[in-house]
Amino acid sequence: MVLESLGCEKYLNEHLGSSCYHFRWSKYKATGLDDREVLLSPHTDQNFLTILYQNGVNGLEIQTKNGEWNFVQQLPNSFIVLVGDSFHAWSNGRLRTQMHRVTMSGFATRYSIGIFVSPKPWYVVSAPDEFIDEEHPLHYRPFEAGEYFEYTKSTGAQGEPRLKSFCGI
Ligand SMILES: O=C(O)CCC(=O)C(=O)O
Ligand SMILES: [Fe+2]
Repeated sequence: MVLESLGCEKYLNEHLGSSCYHFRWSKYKATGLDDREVLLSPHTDQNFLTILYQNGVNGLEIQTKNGEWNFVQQLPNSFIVLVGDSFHAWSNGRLRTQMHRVTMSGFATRYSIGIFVSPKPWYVVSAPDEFIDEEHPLHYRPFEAGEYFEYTKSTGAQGEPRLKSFCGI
């Protein structure tokens, strides 16, 4: 669907063949506090896409461009989809990687399940020609996903600044 919205369905097979999928089930214990506490620090995911489902207890927050944190209100029978750094780089910045965190308060425990779609380590993340023109020059040099994943361990930066310091042009 995302590739379709970019008019790039032709890359679907390439992505399917070069992606791996991790499943994570997370439990965020009720804090019993009135004030919200940060249980998962602000970060961007390094991967292509993260697909999340939660048990009706809000907690995931996305940072807006002006730095505010907004709760993600999950609609019934829907999934939350987050764009990761690799997809941001592949789309030459058209898809925005999203800074997010989890905060909790009160007495309800939150459960989330996530499917993390990541490029295989050998996959070279390289923006296709469709995304590059005079108005949109290439932002990131092509890179091997595995090298970027290693790099993320050595820096506290997240998202666009992390990509820029790794492979920015
Ligand atoms: O549990 C959530 O809603 C978010 C989890 C998350 O951001 C992550 O595991 O990277
Ligand atoms: Fe995340």
